[in-house]
Amino acid sequence: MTAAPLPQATILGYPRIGRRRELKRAVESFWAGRISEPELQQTAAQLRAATRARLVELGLPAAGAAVPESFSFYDQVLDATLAVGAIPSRFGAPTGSDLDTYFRLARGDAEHQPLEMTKWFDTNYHYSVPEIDGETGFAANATALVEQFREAQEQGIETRPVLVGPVTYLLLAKASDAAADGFDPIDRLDDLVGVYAALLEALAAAGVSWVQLDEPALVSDSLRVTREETLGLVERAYAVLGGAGTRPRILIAAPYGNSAAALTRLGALPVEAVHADLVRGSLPDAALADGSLAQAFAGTQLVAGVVDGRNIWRTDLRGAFAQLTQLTDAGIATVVGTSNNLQHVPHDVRDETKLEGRLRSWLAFADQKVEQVAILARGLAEGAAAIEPELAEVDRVLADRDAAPGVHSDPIRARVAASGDDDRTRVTEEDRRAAQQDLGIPHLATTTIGSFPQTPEIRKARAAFVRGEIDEAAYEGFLREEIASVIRLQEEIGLDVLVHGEAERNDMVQYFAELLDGFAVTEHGWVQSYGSRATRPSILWGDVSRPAPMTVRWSEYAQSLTDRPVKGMLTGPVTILAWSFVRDDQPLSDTAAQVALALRDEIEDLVDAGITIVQVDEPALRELLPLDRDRQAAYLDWSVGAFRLATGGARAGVQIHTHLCYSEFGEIIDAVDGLDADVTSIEAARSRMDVVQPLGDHGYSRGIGPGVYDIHSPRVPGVDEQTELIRIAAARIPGEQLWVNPDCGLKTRGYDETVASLTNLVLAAKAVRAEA
Ligand SMILES: CN1c2c(nc(N)[nH]c2=O)NC[C@@H]1CNc1ccc(C(=O)N[C@@H](CCC(=O)N[C@@H](CCC(=O)N[C@@H](CCC(=O)O)C(=O)O)C(=O)O)C(=O)O)cc1
Ligand SMILES: N[C@@H](CCS)C(=O)O
Ligand SMILES: [Zn+2]
Repeated sequence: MTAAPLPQATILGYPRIGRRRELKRAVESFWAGRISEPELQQTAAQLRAATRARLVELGLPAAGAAVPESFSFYDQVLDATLAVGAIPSRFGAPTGSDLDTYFRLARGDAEHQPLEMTKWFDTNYHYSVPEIDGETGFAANATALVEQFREAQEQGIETRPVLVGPVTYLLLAKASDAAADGFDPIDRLDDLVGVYAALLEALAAAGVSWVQLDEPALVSDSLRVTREETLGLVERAYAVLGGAGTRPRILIAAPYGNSAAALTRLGALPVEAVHADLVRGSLPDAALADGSLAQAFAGTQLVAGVVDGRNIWRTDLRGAFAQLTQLTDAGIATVVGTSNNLQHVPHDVRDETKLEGRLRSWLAFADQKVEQVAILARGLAEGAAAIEPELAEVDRVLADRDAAPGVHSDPIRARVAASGDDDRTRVTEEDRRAAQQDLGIPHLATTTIGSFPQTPEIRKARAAFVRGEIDEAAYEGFLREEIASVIRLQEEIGLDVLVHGEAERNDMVQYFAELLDGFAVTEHGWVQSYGSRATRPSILWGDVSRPAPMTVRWSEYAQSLTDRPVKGMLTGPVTILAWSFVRDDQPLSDTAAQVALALRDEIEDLVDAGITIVQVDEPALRELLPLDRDRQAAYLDWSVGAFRLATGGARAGVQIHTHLCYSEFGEIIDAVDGLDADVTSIEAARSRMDVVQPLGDHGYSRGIGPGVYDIHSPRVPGVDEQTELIRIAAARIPGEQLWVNPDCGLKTRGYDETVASLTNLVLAAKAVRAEA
């Protein structure tokens, strides 16, 4: 290990989808057979080359491994699965190229269900869950990592390969169906560490000087082991990896949370650098003061994640510089870094030419974050005076933001302040049940979650409207026809409670952000959500209010076409926050209450227009749960409170539904109960109704719709399959409480499979009703 220390500026990773989603287009073309693998590889190589060149242009040194090699065709956990050879045996012997295997795991094929996807820490990014058992045949495959490193070398840039670390990999994995009872993937840590050692050896042989191993498990209380145990596992793994003979220098990264309590022990590991997220996390003050942190970091660099990689605000450079000098003053070798991989922010704010200039001046996307890292590093190298103009410019921008019209609105704040418990409390569940008898909803009522397929025609019509090629009247006419056809279809299929289909929505958050004051939306601000799919998180910059009704005309029109109830359909306050970039100058709870009041007004208008059932989706309620256990109770308190503030004005006869789609439902069941919704639909089909057990144990008394149709795949579940799932639920939940619905909305599905699956769903519900 003769390599030099890391330069003073780095980032943990950079968006890989391309400034105009070039990777999405190439990957989807490859899947559709329109381009070959070499053509896809060529596009990917061009993207990687452009990324490296850009990072150097923005201020990262080309030499010394400051530039991370963080490309992924689909998902970084899946990349690790291929790198360690953990191909589940259920996929059979690999055929075709590594890339064929990779996409088969990600997407499944006619015979194989894909790997499950789940949320990556507290982000809106989904990873492919590894499946591990006692027989998983690990084998190092460094081909992709080495190829990318060499590609960079030819470009004259020395990169740092990035890989999910072994402890996090196994803690994010699940036991495969073939695993023995009681098996936990972490039982295979020693085997996996051997494979990582082989990977490191291969990288060193290829000339790699530094490697980054991401271990965000270190900051989470939500995994299968305690944080203390995770730290112990990390110590065990890196004692081996650090001691390996031939290896690159190792940077262990701990993004997404607070590693302060672990930092001294991490600094003492036999690795050359440790990253800490100093935006979500903090420095261990006592250890800093008494010198023990510096002692632990003697010979180890600390990558200080002071630039926020989860948000799009310009960094308070003066504050960040103060954090950095605390470390350097203590004698710690400090590298300026981002709090996490920049994959969660869009590429470049300079592309947003339609954003209002003043707002734009407050923002920093990935490229601007890199520039901020470079400025701070220059400050460390040359002294504060050298960057004083940049610090002063940010001081000015932050003051401007604070004083700008719309950021603080007295009437909105007064309304939030005046809201009390009464506004968050409906009449009792029993009284509401009685009042809602008039709705005439049958036992085992059938419904869907809201969206119907977003067909290419719908997206094309919207794109044409956005480009000004069709006028508003033509676009609205198109949407009304779409609604009419969705209502007709649901009546033909025989569903009990209908939806209007959400054709008017580009996204379940962005649609509302476009209509609420206090939000801005971007043109090119795409962020990967999973695989080739992305969203454009909206920017919540000011106090939020609703200038006009947002959904009423669609719901009212849909209801006018049928005698069956049509659900009003809103996205809840927590999810709107979770999937937006939210202002960082006030507590989330205050912002959530403002959004809640806007939704409360919308519900009132929906009800006035004759809508009797309103669904308020909160799929991100679990996602925003802090990784830090100490902060969870306060979060659940305000998030549940915001939902109740949104829905608490609905009279007893109005049925409030909510929808949550993730499987760790048992974990927050009390909070879901606390939402006080009359009916909750949840994801359950993929886990074969595992959730009904905790519901039964909990004595859950409200309406509940555990999904019986997994909408994540084009597969059509048969009548028997869905009947069986309903029976499992009906064995534990009384029929009058039980609803029959898919796991989630149908926007990503096609019409043929949707019609077939929903027809089977209705037949299955009828079959179980007949058994009662
Ligand atoms: C439920 N989920 C959501 C999450 N986060 C959200 N903010 N929203 C969600 O719904 N997180 C958890 C899950 C994640 N699930 C998904 C599912 C599907 C997608 C997806 O399909 N994304 C699309 C983009 C969707 C969109 O905004 N479409 C716009 C059109 C934008 C566009 O691509 N326009 C084209 C032109 C179109 C044409 O001519 O055909 C262009 O600009 O070139 C719209 O409908 O108006 C994706 O493509 O990735 C994401 C998350
Ligand atoms: N109502 C939304 C919820 C998605 S989580 C839909 O159906 O797409
Ligand atoms: Zn959902």
